[in-house]
Amino acid sequence: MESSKADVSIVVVPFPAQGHLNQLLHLSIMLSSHGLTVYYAAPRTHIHQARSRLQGWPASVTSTLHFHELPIPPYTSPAPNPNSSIFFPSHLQPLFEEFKHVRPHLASLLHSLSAASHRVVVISDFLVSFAATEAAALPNGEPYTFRCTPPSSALGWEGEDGPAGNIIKSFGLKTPSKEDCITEEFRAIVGRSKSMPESGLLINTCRLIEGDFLDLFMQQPDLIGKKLFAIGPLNPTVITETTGPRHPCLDWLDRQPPCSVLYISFGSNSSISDEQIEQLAIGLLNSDQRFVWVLREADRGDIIAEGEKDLQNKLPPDFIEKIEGKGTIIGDWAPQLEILAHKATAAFMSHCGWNSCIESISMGKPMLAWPMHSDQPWNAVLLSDYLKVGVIVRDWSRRKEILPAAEIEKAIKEVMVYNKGEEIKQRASELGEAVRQAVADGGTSNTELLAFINHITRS
Ligand SMILES: O=c1ccn([C@@H]2O[C@H](COP(=O)(O)OP(=O)(O)O[C@H]3O[C@H](CO)[C@@H](O)[C@H](O)[C@H]3O)[C@@H](O)[C@H]2O)c(=O)[nH]1
Repeated sequence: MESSKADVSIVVVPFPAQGHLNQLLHLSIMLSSHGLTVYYAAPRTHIHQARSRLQGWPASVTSTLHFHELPIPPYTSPAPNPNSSIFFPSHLQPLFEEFKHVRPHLASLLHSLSAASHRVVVISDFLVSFAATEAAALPNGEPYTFRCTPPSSALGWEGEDGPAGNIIKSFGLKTPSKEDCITEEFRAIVGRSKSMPESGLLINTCRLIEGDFLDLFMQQPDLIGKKLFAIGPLNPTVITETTGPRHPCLDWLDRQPPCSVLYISFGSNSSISDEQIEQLAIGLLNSDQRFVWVLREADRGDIIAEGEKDLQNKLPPDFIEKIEGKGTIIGDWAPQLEILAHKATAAFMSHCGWNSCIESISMGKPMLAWPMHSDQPWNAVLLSDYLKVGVIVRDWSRRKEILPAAEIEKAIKEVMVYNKGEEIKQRASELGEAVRQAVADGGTSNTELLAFINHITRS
């Protein structure tokens, strides 16, 4: 029997980086739309960041959420280094280090809710282990961990000798090296998240995408017996255009033929060198395809203080004149979900952050994979060789090289022009349709979300 939803308070605690903030905001909206009381707890800057960049939902959708500010000490917010020896955004580390100091403020929120609620459900990012510890210490607290990255990435690194060895062998997957994926400092944060006191896990994936891997994932010693809810994609799959001024790139897309434009973006926190920008620009020109390219500086730790930084000055001379009518450059925050959902968009060249992957999959668009760090090298393999909805532009083994324009041009034509591209587009379109059904009434992800809600509102 259900206890009243009003007796349960849910506190959602994201990790303070865009790829994490947005997934947990989507989840908060979904839970709140089911009549649950949801607190989204984060530093003020990051609440602003998540809200101001929310896409795909009607504007009124956050009105029932409680945004709870967690004070954080001052931290430095340096510029990214596009010439760093690895692509991981280590310029965000000062923020990540200071973030642990929000803990007492979170504990205070949890204690006040604990006294007033039948149950306090804490859904915290996998990287915010202290939130789970605080939740477990409450007499009526229930911690759940939210995974922002695909479970297969946790297994895939182990290669043929690891838990997913049979899948890796049968698909002939070339598992990437772990080297250069994250920094030692960040590894320490990940390390704190082992063996969390969690009652269960919520994952932004879908059984259609990673079903083969999910059971294996839950057989890991620290997860045995825990509940798993595969509830993704969490991004809206039917897009309500953002209210307010329409981004000009959408008007530009309206004027392009159906399925003719390549969208290029490397997420919120990755940087490429000036030399690589030049080669990409030449490759794009020579491919003779229509395109939308997001060319902005990677997020800093405090986006309110630092604002958006356009990188158009890095483009070769005359580039803007040469692409007249054929391409457009976005120097600020792009409406990615709306771009991917647009009928003129044919494919997505991406660094393969998990949001970009699952957003592209849910809009039925194939990907050109150019992984930079973290889970991305694995995600590129998953897309191209397992799901077969993409091609790899820059193999992870060549991460130290500047990819020449000719190779970029070849990869673009493979998807946008040649026959192989038609097969990939067809598969991406079919997977998109299936995934959209998974989040609709009766679909697997929707059923697992309802099962989670029933579970946390049990008497
Ligand atoms: O101009 C832009 C740039 C990005 N986005 C959105 O920003 C998010 C970016 O997320 P993602 O594609 O996952 O890239 P990162 O920002 O790099 O994400 C980090 O977080 C992810 C989830 O943990 C990891 O999978 C990545 O490896 C890690 O780099 C997506 O929702 C995009 O739609 C925009 O809307 N407009």
